[in-house]
Amino acid sequence: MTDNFTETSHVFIDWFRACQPFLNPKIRLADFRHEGRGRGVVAVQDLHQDEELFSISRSRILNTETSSLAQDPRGQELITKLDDQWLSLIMVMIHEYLLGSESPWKAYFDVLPSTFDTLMFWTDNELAELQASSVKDKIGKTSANDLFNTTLFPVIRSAPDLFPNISSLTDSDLLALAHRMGSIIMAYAFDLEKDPSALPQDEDGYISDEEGDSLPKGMVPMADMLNADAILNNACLYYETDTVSMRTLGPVKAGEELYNDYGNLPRADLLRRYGYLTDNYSLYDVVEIPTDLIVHVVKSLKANDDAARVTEKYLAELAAALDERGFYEDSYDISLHSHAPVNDDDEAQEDNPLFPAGLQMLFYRLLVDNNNTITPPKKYAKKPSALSPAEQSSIRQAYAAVLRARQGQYSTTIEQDRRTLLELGAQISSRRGMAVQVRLGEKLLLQRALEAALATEHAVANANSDADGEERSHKRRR
Ligand SMILES: C[S@@+](CC[C@H](N)C(=O)[O-])C[C@H]1O[C@@H](n2cnc3c(N)ncnc32)[C@H](O)[C@@H]1O
Repeated sequence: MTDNFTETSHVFIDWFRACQPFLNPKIRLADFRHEGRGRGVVAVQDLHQDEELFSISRSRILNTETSSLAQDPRGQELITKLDDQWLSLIMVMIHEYLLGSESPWKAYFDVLPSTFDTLMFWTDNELAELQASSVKDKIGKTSANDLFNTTLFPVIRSAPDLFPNISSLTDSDLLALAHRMGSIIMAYAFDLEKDPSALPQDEDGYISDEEGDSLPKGMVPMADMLNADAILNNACLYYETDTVSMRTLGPVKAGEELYNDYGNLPRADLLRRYGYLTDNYSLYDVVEIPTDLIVHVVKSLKANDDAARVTEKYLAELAAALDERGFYEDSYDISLHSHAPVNDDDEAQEDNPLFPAGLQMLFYRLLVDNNNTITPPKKYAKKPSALSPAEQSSIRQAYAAVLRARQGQYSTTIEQDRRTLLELGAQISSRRGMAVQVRLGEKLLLQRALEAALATEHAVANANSDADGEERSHKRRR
């Protein structure tokens, strides 16, 4: 017996074959619900490197240009009025969804999800399991709701004839629909690169990258049926003139799953945007250290007179001075790579830095540069090798104090989290299990950073005491 899941998959495949240029017969849509991955795409025969898996006409990508709403001058007016690509895409998706079987994308909508594990849908208790992870501040549900209520819904409701049955939807129905479409866009939409042949070229024939231009988003049927993995990634979407084409990155054996990649996302962001995580993304984990916390801890380490000099005015000037060099952040990321030089040319990373460049600048200005002056000088902070041993040590100790303070914001220890994960067993991919993995990953980064700072501090202290001992015995010998 086929359930609705299998049936909608079949209808979707038939629809895709009928309206898209190419679907490789060596692949199929598979049911990975038993492994918590919904639908996915697998090879049924061996595939060679750079083999085309399927292609999609640009005109059949669902976006604000292809939707039937954009073909109606009044619909186009609504899109222009919104003047926001995310809200406009939500609006055209609501339009297509409400068209039901009248929409050319009906079979596609039927394989898109209606429930999500993204953070937007977690309860307060579930979110509390993330403890002090900064990802909780990035969910943006309240601001999205405000935007929907004040901007999107009035525009949609102003043209009821373009949105079938809209008048029967209450505001909360419409809000649920907007959340659903917004969440689908977040987890399924692609940034649509332009036709490479239409991009402007410089005099040497190189394509100029339009830096700063954010790419329009679009829903690319079938391309979004691939699951993703940072390490198992074996397929990639290529943008061509009239089509976009999914191709293998290397040979793929029959029976293997085809994986896209979502980029260098920390697991916290994977959870926020896609509602899942795997260990393979842990190499991109970060823990954020808020600048406010750094200032608070550094002030608490200073003598009263010195602390009093760190005024709001001083901090505003310091922020502006650091910002001028691109070193100011509201919070600084610590990652697995934070303690290695980023690249050899990076001035601030020279000399095996104490820790990431921006952070180093901030500590330097707060601790060392601030001793005799109210206004921070607009000069570049010294390189680590140019700081005196005492200055280096005071920066390291303050950094360690900040890391400990950040650790203290999490209510359980690394050992407790490890035990919880063991106890969860097969439930490790539940919302609670995913939250524990995120917070544990962040704690491990803090621990690692603290160990690195303390190890340097001890090594320097030992080297100094060896040198003192040498000096004393030298004196005795004399
Ligand atoms: C672009 S869709 C991929 C197709 C999706 N599995 C489906 O059934 O519609 C992205 C969603 O698939 C799921 N997903 C993708 N990669 C995954 C993976 N490696 N493990 C578990 N779930 C994954 C997540 O729910 C994510 O939000």
